[in-house]
Amino acid sequence: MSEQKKAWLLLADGTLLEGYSFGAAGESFGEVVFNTGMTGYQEVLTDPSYYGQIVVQTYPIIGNYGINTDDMESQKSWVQGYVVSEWCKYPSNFRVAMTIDEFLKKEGIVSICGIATRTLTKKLREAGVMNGVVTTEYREDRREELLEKLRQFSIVDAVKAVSCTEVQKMGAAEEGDKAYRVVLMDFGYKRNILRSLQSRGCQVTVVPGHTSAEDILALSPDGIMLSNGPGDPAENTAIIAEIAKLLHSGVPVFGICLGHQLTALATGAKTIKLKYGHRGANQPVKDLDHDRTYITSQNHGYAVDGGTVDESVGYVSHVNANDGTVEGIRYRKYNCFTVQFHPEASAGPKDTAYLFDEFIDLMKKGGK
Ligand SMILES: NC(=O)CC[C@H](N)C(=O)O
Repeated sequence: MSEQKKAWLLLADGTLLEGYSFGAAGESFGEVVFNTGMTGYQEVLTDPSYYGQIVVQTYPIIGNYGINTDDMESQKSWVQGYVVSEWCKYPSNFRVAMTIDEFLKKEGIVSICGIATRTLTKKLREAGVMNGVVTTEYREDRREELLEKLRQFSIVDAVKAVSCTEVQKMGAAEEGDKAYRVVLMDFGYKRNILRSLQSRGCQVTVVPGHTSAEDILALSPDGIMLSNGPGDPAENTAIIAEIAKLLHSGVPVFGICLGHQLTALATGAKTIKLKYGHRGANQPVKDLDHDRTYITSQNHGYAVDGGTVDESVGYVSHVNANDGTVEGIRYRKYNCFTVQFHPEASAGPKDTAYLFDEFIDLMKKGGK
């Protein structure tokens, strides 16, 4: 076997794990989080919500079906680092454009393999997510310097880092006079949110996350879609203030993940950081209105604190069946509903895609 270059993962609690380098060589700091999906690594790598994070995959072999051009959820990878047990050198898929190693090299993602990712995940579940560094340049005499940098690291201005800067008119899959005009606020949107709207005949205009309510309403939208996105929701004070104005306008609003959290903050509720979050493709969510449970795709580290939702404003409509945390809110006072999970799937089950149809119904009722 040819000599493989070594790499290390050092955690903020001092744990040092040794493995082998793949993807890019170098050094990268981030918040270490784990994803439990058995498939969908390309969607994970290209989901902007992972900005600032080093992703650990619990599934033991990653890259079996390679990387293709169709499954990109954005134009590039946003992860700070990537940790796997084993990666697959000989992918099998008729769509393969490159191996995962080639992709990670091209994207400059410092990655490590040969790690006991399930043991690492148990540690993160017990201690909570923490900062870490993936490096091909570890030496014992650098340990203190690296630990100091890990104490300093935090994810800030995350939405600004991933959002587009120009308004983009995307049109609909099929243009017709019934097409609803939707403004998609880009906090780091996944492409399947856009596709899910376009395939239902919506004409979508994507606007930067920091666009004012006034500019959005000037586009006379039938509905406003608030996207997913990275970072601590509470840091987005300016965006939260604009969302409050949008809610008061009466235009139907549908929020996903960060969009859900920002809406809750705009209506006076609070968000909390979860110990280790929900990232994967099999999170059970109970729809309390219909007494039904769905298996959902998720990627979040924060959640709305259910106790802070004002009952006169809205109510918790969905909860996570594993830990009881808030997964959805229906607003009484506004033309709005939001979910913490991902109805657009990509990766994961499409069972909750019907929520996009509910958004269309809301726009229908909205007067068009
Ligand atoms: N996917 C998302 O929108 C994530 C929202 C937020 N950044 C969180 O981690 O909770």
